[in-house]
Amino acid sequence: MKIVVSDFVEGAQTAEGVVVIIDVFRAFSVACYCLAQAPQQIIAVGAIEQALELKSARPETLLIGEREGKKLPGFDFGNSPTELASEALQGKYIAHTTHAGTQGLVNAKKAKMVLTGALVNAKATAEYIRSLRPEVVTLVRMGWKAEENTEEDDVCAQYLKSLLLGEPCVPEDIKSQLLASPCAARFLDPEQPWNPESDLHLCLDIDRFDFPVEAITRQDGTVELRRVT
Ligand SMILES: O=C(O)[C@H](CS(=O)(=O)O)OP(=O)(O)O
Repeated sequence: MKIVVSDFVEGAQTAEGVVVIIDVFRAFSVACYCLAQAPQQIIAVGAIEQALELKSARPETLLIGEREGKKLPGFDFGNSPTELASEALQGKYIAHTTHAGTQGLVNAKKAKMVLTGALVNAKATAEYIRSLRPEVVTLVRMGWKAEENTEEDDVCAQYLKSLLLGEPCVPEDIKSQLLASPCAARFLDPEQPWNPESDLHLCLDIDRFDFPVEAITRQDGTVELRRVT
């Protein structure tokens, strides 16, 4: 198995084979917390307007999204697992747009298969990929605003790589490293209430979920997120 690591939207655009679009803080942690509650449908989109169009077409659609980390005007929720983990989402329709994570999903057009990447379901994702025996796996780190590498996405890529290669790795060490890292600072800053500390802990609950998440491109270019069973 050849494992390639790349970055940002450009990395997603050229990514081949089984592609994992990684966004630990917070898009694909949020996606897992939502999917754990069995919503009817989650659609990931790049543009804010597309999310609003989905709501116009189906007014009961819940809108989740951020730019610069902050909840968007007119949206129901920010990109915050804290907000979503306590919501009753069973049977709901959801549209999700974020600054980095969902931009990667909608641009992974060369991929044979696209999966989301987060620490909360990394082991399940790696086990699933191993079962597929792919020739090429591309790990795309979306980072901060899809333009700057971040430690949490780098560490997640490394963790996935170790799991794929069957190398030893200790989730507790990853968690301690990230809790002490500058990447945790925005969740500990009282002047950034849109980044609550509880999000940090929910995103670092490593391997909490036992399902991978597949991103399936629809005809209109939006992407449906589904639990792989
Ligand atoms: O909501 C977040 O924490 C981030 C902010 S940014 O894109 O890195 O500016 O969004 P995400 O797309 O989940 O990385």
